[in-house]
Amino acid sequence: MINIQGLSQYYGKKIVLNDVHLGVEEKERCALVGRNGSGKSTLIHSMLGLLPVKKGSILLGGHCTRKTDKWKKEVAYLPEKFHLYPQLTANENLRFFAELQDSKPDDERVEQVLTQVRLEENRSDKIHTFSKGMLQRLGLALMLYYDAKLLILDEPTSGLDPIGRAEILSILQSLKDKTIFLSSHHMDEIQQVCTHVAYLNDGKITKYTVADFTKKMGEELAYAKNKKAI
Ligand SMILES: Nc1ncnc2c1ncn2[C@@H]1O[C@H](COP(=O)(O)OP(=O)(O)OP(=O)(O)O)[C@@H](O)[C@H]1O
Repeated sequence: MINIQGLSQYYGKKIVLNDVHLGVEEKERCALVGRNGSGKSTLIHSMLGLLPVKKGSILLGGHCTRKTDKWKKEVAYLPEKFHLYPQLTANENLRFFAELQDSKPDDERVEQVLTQVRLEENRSDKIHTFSKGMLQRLGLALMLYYDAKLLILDEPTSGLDPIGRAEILSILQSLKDKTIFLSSHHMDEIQQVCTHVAYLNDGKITKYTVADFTKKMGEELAYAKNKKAI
């Protein structure tokens, strides 16, 4: 579903991605992990065509993002920050954005996705009354409306309280027929939702199973603590 070959990106002389290779299979759930400034946003923006690819190739759903727009039907993206309209209800927001894409919003689909993110009882509430967690779930609903096969999410639980996080994670877990690629700094949520980790370090990506990555991180943390103690 994702096939990245020899991707390099740089800003001026600063090389951020250096000959990156990554494959993510259909229905896999892969976390993108890396320290602050390691290049996660650069990678995601390259995948979405927000940043021109300087070198290498990115295929999403089998379509090369540089050669055709066909991949856009396969992909839905939830950025860390997004804008919805506070004076509109949940239902009206979804219909508004759906109208921007389709000539007529599909009301049945709107109801389906509101139910999927557990906002069906809040469908007629103006969203300025929503908590941060509810707004994030509405963002997810908007993403699900298009029924794309590949979901790309940038830190989907950022800034949420534990209950808000748990709700988002449980919804993501329930999306069994999707391929999920999400950036995250939280091992517990990666363990809960993901099968694999793409670890971005020094401009390269190494892919692990979640179990192997958990072991590796445990060893690195123990080493860092020991070093501090000495
Ligand atoms: N437009 C830009 N011009 C110059 N340098 C940039 C630009 N965007 C990002 N960088 C640099 O590239 C590196 C990677 O940035 P990027 O935002 O991709 O990292 P990140 O892993 O997403 O970081 P974070 O976890 O903090 O969000 C950083 O050193 C950053 O300062």
